[in-house]
Amino acid sequence: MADLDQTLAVALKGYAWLPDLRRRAGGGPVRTRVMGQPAVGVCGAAAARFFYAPGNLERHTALPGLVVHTLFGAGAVHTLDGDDHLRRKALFTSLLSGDGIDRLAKIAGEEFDAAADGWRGGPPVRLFDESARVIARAVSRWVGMPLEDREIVTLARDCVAMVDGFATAGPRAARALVARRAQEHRLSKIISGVREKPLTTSPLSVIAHHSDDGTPLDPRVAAVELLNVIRPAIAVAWFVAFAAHAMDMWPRHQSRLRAGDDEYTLAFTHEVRRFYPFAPFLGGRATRDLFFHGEPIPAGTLVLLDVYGQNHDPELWTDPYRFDPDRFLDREIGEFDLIPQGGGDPRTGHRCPGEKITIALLGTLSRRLAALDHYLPPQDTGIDLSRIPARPRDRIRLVVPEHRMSAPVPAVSASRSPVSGES
Ligand code: HEM
Repeated sequence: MADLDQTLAVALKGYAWLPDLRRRAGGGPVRTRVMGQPAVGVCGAAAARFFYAPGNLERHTALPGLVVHTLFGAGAVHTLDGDDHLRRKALFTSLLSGDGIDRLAKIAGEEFDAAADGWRGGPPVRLFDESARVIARAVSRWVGMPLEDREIVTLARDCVAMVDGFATAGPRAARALVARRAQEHRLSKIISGVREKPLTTSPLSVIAHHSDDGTPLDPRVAAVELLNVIRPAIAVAWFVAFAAHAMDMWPRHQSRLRAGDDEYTLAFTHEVRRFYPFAPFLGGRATRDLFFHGEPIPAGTLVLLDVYGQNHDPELWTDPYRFDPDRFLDREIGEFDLIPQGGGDPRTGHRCPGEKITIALLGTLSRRLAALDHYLPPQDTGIDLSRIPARPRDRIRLVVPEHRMSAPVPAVSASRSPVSGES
């Protein structure tokens, strides 16, 4: 079966496809074919180490066109290899570290409070959509590009569309392509304008003035990279909806978040990112003949790292299908263990440079939500694992009654959330 092309099976089975294939093959590396090409699926900390070892795999020939043209954008850092990648990556690692993270989390907390005031005493709102707008407001203020309300609504809608449409051809992909074209066009004009002015410390100005090799980036590529900060920040709305799902399923987590314990909040964010589905697997192409666990991997083979499978691997996580933030209290997280946002060192490899921002935003908004008096009216909170990216079916409808929140809730500090691989 695994020798037949599996592209349709991926579309039908979603997150379960690669874990099922590996299970049927006995658990080790599994040979398969996707998009008409030979591929090997791997999983586990050793596999992640192999996947991220310098020189083993390249990305620019491995990424499907649909993913590039919906999710990342042409010329994005995700599509670069070697020195080109290192030079571009330095832009992200410097922008997405330090005090800026706490500032963004604080702004997001303020925007959540302002939005929640408007929900009080009103009809049900959809938390997923509202969180996307809250983060869109926060991140556009943070990058130095404050927008009017209707522009925020469009930015949030377009960024959600780009993420929602990356994995399946059809209407969702079409919406993603249209959204990307519109935002790249709009942002490249803003970039050209900002270039006329002197460099400042705002992320918008730093990206507009960035050059890999002495020449500024093409304004369209600079717009792509600006979107590579704004869009994934807005995508944290997926995790906020999952956090609400967890609090609804197991209300004791809501009380523990309300108590405001930083260690517990951090553990909760790790568990949301581990437990719930987002990136199904990652792909790279072997640059030379390789071996993994005795399995020959000829040059040119696609190597698929099973992200969802690894985040539920019983060898790494006791009782992996139990939502249990306590597993992260007092646990050292290895560089290649918890990989919802990739593994290894984000400065040198392709690991997500936005992990600390994700943790800070998710922690801040989860605590705000836990402290907000609200309830979920009857709805379908089911999560369909054949849909990539998955989300609760009704996008978490919630009602906020008339009375006010008891006390202001602090933002979650990034300095309390070290990510493995960064010093
Ligand atoms: C919803 C939360 C997020 C998830 C699930 C996520 C997931 C990922 C994954 C799986 C990768 C690819 C790793 C690889 O190819 O090896 C990645 C890369 C990347 N992420 Fe994130 N991410 C998130 C949030 C963020 C945030 C908040 C930012 C920035 C503000 C960000 C910026 C990036 C960039 C620029 C890359 C490309 C890195 C490279 O190719 O070197 N991400 N992310």
